[in-house]
Amino acid sequence: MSDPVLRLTDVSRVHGTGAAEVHALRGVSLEAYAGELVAIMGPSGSGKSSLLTIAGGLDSPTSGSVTVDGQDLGEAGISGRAKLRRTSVGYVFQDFNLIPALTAAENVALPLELDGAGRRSARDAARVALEEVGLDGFADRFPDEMSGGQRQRIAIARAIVGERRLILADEPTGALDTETGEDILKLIRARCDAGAAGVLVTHEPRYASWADRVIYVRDGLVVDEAGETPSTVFAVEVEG
Ligand SMILES: Nc1ncnc2c1ncn2[C@@H]1O[C@H](COP(=O)(O)OP(=O)(O)OP(=O)(O)O)[C@@H](O)[C@H]1O
Repeated sequence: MSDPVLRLTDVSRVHGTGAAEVHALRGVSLEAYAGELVAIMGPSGSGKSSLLTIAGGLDSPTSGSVTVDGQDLGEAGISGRAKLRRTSVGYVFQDFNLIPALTAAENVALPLELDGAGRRSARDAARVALEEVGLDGFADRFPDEMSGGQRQRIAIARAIVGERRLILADEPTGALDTETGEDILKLIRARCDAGAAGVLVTHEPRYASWADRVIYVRDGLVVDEAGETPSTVFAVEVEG
C-alpha cells in the first residue's frame, strides 16, 4: 500500500500544568490514505477537535509525530507548517469561518493568493471550485447574502481549491438541516473519491456512514475502530 496522506504516531496533547493539566489526547495513532474518508466519533470533550487541529498543523502535539504527505510537521517549523496548511490541507469548520467582507470567490481564492498565486489565476481556480460545489453564479455574492448550506459550500470550495490532498472537517454539518448536511457530506465524499484523504469529525452516525472507517475516541484515546461497512457504526452503538 502507498504511504498515507496523514499519519499520526503516538500523539499526545497536554494543556495546562499541575492541577490544571488536561490530557486532550493520549497516544493516538491513525492513518488516512488517499481516496478514503475516516470519521472520528466520540463524546463531547473526548479529543476529536484536538486531533483534527493537530492533524492540520493548527496546533502541535506535546509528544508524538504528525506527517502530511510524508512531511513531518514537527520538522517543518512554523513557516513550513503554514505553507503546508495553505497548499495541502483544506479545513472545514462547523461555523464556516468565512470572511464576511469578501465575496464567495474572494474567500475561496484567499489561500491561493496567500500562497503567492496571481490574483487572476487564484480567482479562476476559485470559480472552478465554486462550480464543483454547485455554486456557479454565486461567485460575487457575499456570505451574508447566502443560506447556511451555501455558506458551507463556499467553505468546502475553499478547502478543496488548488487540489488539496487532505480535507479535515470538524462537524461541518452541525449548523445545517439533515438534507443540506447530506449534500455537504456528498461533496466531501466526492473529493475523497477523486483522490484526497478526508477526516471527518461528527456526532451523527448518519454522516459517519459516508466514511470508509469510523474511529472512536474517548478520554483522548482511540477506543475502537469499527469495520468497513456503515452498518458497523450502528452495531457498535447498540452493543456499547
Ligand atoms: N486550549 C485548551 N486549553 C485547555 N484545555 C483544552 C484546550 N483545548 C481543549 N481542551 C480540553 O481538551 C479536551 C478535549 O477537547 P476537544 O475540544 O478536543 O474535544 P471534542 O471531542 O472535540 O469535544 P466537542 O465534541 O465538545 O467539540 C477537553 O477536556 C477540553 O476541555
